[in-house]
Amino acid sequence: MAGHWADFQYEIYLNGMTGAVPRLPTDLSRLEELAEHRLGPGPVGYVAGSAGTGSTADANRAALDRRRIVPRMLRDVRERDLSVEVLGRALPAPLALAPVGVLSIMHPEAEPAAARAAAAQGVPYVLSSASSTPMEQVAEAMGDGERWFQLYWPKDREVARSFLHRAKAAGYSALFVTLDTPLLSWRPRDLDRAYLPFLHGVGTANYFSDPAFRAGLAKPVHEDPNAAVMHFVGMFSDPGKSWPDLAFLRENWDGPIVLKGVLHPDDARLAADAGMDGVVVSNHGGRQVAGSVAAADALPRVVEAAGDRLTVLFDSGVRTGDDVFKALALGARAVLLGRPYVYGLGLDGQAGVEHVIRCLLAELDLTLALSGHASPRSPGPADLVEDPV
Ligand SMILES: Cc1cc2nc3c(=O)[nH]c(=O)nc-3n(C[C@H](O)[C@H](O)[C@H](O)COP(=O)(O)O)c2cc1C
Ligand SMILES: O=C(O)C(=O)c1ccccc1
Repeated sequence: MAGHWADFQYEIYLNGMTGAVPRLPTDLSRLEELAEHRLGPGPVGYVAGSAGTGSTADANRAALDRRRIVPRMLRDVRERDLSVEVLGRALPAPLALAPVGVLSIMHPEAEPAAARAAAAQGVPYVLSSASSTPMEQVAEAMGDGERWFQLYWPKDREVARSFLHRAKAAGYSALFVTLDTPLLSWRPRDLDRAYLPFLHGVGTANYFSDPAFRAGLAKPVHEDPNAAVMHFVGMFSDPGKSWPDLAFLRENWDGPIVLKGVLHPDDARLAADAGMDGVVVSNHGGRQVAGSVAAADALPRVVEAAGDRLTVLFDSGVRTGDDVFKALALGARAVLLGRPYVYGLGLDGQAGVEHVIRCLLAELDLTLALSGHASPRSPGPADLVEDPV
């Protein structure tokens, strides 16, 4: 291997010899406050917010913080390799960018800038259905970067089929089907400000550019944008779906399918029985079920239920390299990163997202090395202890 992700550490110090310091903090947990300061409370409030009182988002952090790494010594960690195989692809590190919709509220370059950053660092980008830019344009921005498509399963079959067809044609190799958002949750922070970006048309680009979606409109989008938005609201999700419906996706998508938002081990078993390839153990960053189990606490039981039938990925609450280490030790193959890269985007566009990826992976590389591990597949449950509660 040419170098280590940890080399970013000395790159920063060496740049410092000319007086330069990083444009953004290297402690990624500080980005939210900085973003709020620089971008204002509106958009950042939407991103930072979660369901109910925010207790699930807090629990996500607590469940990671409560677990502590027990480092091992003298294990020759000179030659480290952070690459892992995920869904049949060799990734340079156990990381992908999570699907986050409506990114134009954070930065005018929105999803294409985040996607370019991911591609530049070799990290997969999961594009949201609720993107502010059509999926074809994001694909073009990424060149040969690895791209995965997140599906909010549209109520109309023809729109669903059209999305799958377009995603395949644009080179998205895996499908992430988000199950935890058949309805938007009760989000007091947004309710109190009566702020929902997609009612202003933000995050509708994939829909408004879709021939099957447009076929359901009485007038073209530009002639009656409000009607188009209301059509989107009715189309965007479908609380009527159940497990047998997955057969439709299996028939219409010939690549890997990952179910995002699985927390119960029985749901992992159902996913495997339905011929799915993986699950993301996630509570949507605490944005959906207030009071739900913390994602890290749900992970071990899902890993056990999945056995070798499913690839298990993880998100919700990851802020640092040691968080990634802990998720790997609990059995995740790789993690998705949410809010931190969104703040990086808001603060410094593509460069901000690259900064976030490089900081996180440098810290992960160092955490692995300093704990006696040369590979992300090496840590296991025995490398963690839990703080007494
Ligand atoms: C502003 C925002 C928008 C999101 N939009 C989507 C989305 O369109 N599709 C989806 O599957 N998940 C969406 N998520 C959830 C993320 O994919 C991910 O599960 C979550 O952010 C992980 O938690 P973290 O932010 O604590 O890392 C969104 C999250 C945020 C913060
Ligand atoms: O806000 C979210 O968590 C989310 O998933 C979403 C849903 C619809 C449009 C944009 C984002």
